[in-house]
Amino acid sequence: MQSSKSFGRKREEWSYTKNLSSSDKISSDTVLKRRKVNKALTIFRDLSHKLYCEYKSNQPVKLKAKLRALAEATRFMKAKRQWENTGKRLGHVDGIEVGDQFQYRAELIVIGLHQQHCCGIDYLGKGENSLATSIVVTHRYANVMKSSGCLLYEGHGGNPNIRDSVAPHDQKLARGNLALWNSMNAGSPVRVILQVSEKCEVMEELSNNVSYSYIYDGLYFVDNVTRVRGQFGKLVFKFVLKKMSNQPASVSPGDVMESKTFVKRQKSKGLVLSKEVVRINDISEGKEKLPIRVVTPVSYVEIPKPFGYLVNMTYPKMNRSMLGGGCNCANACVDCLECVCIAKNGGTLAYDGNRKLVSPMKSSFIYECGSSCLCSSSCINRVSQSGIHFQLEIFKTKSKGWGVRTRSFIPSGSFVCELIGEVVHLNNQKVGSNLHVDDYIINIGASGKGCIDATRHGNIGRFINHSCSPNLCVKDVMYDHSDKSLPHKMLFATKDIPAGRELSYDYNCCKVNFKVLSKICYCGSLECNGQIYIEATLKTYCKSGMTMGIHWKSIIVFIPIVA
Ligand SMILES: C[S@@+](CC[C@H](N)C(=O)[O-])C[C@H]1O[C@@H](n2cnc3c(N)ncnc32)[C@H](O)[C@@H]1O
Repeated sequence: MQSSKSFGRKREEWSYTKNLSSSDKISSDTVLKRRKVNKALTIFRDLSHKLYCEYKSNQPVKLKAKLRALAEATRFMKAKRQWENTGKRLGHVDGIEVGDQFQYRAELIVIGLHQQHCCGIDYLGKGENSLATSIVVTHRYANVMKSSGCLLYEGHGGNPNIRDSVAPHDQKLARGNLALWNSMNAGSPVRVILQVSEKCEVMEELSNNVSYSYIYDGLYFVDNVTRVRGQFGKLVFKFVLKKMSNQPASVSPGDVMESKTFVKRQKSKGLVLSKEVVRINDISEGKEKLPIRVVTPVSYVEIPKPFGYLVNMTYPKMNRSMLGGGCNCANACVDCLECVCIAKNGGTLAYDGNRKLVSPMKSSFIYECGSSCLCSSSCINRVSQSGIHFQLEIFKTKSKGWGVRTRSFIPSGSFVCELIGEVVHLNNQKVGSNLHVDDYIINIGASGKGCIDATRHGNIGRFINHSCSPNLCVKDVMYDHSDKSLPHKMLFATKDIPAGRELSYDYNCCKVNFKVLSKICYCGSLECNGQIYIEATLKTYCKSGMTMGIHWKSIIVFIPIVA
């Protein structure tokens, strides 16, 4: 089974433009088309986010502001001719692959995957000559995935769950239903898009605390249809769609585990969903506020190597100067002139009223209020120190070992987690001591004074992979001591992150004064540099100016060390 992926290029599609063979040419066209689709999505997401920020200040119902922003962004891009794949088509849509996941239904329109705002069935042509192009499988109808690649899809209409519907009535063989019927007779392919729902704790703007995303599941054909009494006692069409044999495997059930369509109905039918299974219920063993589970495909029985779970950094014995001179604010730190902590942030709060990072910030460090402050623990300037608030899970990636993904939507600017481990001073170790390749060490600051070693003890941050097009950034935060060479490394979302998406940051963002090892990067993004540098991975310290050769899994890397 193929797991759903964030929208980005697959590694295999990488193609250099020099000396292109015909297969290389196809590959480079694919990359170009994918890039165009990606660009349209980026424009759409940026624009709708900006509009939403504008609208929500005047609109008390945040969901309405969101829907208006999405509709406006769609319209604006159409007027500017920024949609991709305009015009209805049957079959494959350029630049989109099975498993691609989208955050909003409007995105499907902007990239030409499904061009109906509300209707589940999209089609081209009219009446007897119409053919279905795509369907969106939502929870509002009694749709059931009978088994992998076999879908029971209820036709369109007569359903009081749909907003504008007055009363239940028999479905008619017209419009979308007729088009699906015609597709069955013609053997014509239909694109299937699955709606995935996720309980969402922080997404205040969505009704019922549920957010949805959409996963493209490939081309199906309509195998047969029956007309039966539906859940409201009226006649409905039941189309059986089967995945075409040349299509990639369906999305991982791990990604649709929370979907009402997939869970409730499958459970009631006693069908097993467990292509992915939960191996550990809470790797933090109760230390985090929310359990962090470990999920693997059924065929993969290993779990991460044991390590001690930490929720706070551990420091070597040394005199860490404690943060003195905290603020005297009575309750919350809102007065930028009075609060000394805000003054350290350049006179403005680092976070907005929704506890999201304000960017750009005036100061390179974020000074949060701490133990020496008089303000309350709910102060707006104590965001990242309060721990993980999103449901995260560790899963097995295809080519990067373990990775971390979110189980709920994470709005841009939100704090996600800290990179926690043991602070070590590599320069205290003898030159020439054990040459040790270590995946779990990151450099803390430009001084090279300390590193966070999460090999033996750490938190979920140790499983977050690198991406050249990441969705998290690392910020240096101070709140419990004043040693600027050892700031806390806090990860914040740089974009809206839909449920099910892998989390990543740029490993090169932590300023380093030596880079010792490179590995092939499998991040799969369009901007991929092809390599990642694993910093300070040696439990050996090198004097500045030295050049070091490391033999590692038959790769010899010589990288000059910059003082
Ligand atoms: C901090 S660990 C991340 C968790 C790790 N994947 C695991 O299985 O525990 C860093 C290591 O993950 C792998 N890794 C992270 N990002 C990668 C990427 N984009 N491409 C290839 N390997 C990656 C590399 O082996 C790297 O040394």
